[in-house]
Amino acid sequence: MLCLRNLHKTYANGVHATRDISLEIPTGLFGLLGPNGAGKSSLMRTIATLQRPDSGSIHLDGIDVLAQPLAMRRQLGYLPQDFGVYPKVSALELLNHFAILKGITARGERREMVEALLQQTNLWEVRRRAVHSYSGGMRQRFGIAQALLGAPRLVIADEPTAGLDPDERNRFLNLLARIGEQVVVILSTHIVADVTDLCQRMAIIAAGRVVASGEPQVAIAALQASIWQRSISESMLDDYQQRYTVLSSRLQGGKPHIRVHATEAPGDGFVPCPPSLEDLYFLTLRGAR
Ligand SMILES: Nc1ncnc2c1ncn2[C@@H]1O[C@H](COP(=O)(O)OP(=O)(O)OP(=O)(O)O)[C@@H](O)[C@H]1O
Repeated sequence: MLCLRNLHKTYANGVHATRDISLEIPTGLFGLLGPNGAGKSSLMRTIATLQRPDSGSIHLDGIDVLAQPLAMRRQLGYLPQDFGVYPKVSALELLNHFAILKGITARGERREMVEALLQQTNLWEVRRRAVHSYSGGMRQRFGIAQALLGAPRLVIADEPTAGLDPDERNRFLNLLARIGEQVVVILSTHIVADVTDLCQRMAIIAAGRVVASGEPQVAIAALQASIWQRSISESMLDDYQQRYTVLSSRLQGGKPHIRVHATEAPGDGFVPCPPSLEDLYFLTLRGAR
């Protein structure tokens, strides 16, 4: 269990990146949702001991993370948003190198671990290819392989599916789901569907604050019978936005469809529709403005 209590972080330029964030994150996949600039990466970096909060506490099981950052780093696998430049060496060599950096010095143990991770991330067949020649999806899977070195108890993945094609995205998410059976995995993302499909728990953050948290399916069920949709003409959008709580507007077959939140049937051509986590996301962000 990862426990965050009252985390505050203000950068030197005065930006309040996290404001009083408290969360309890058990084993399993935890989705962290929020718009650009909400503070997701700041929170991840703080948990990963790459920066200190101004106040608050972080505990991973028995570890007081702020007091014992090295103990935390031994338990942590981190896949940052931008993994950086890949040298022209093979995945096998690079992973072996990372394993040495992680302190896995016993040769036999290291070889076993590196080979098992290349198998687990489906990179075994291409292990001798240079990582810089990998596709985006393969690189992300390599990123997870390096994050899993040393059998961490906490894995942090910062927007890992950005830019992946649907096939690679599925493959990557299935891999994360399998990892989440054993350890705490925090998945930061803009992609709401990733959280709906995969995460047992989630939090939405906006302007540095937690504005919603809990189990996605419970949160979605709470919106039952309050989401309505209809098609409109483009020119009517402003008018509908004045009159209704419009959550989203999207083209379907070239025609704008809007989804609104209303606890009573709005009439006016609206039909009821099943709620989604995206509805909750937009509703929560409206409330947080
Ligand atoms: N090192 C820094 N110094 C100053 N301000 C920063 C720094 N890092 C982030 N910020 C600011 O803090 C706020 C939160 O940024 P952060 O990157 O944590 O958000 P995010 O939710 O991860 O966004 P994105 O989804 O775009 O990556 C933003 O206003 C950002 O400009």
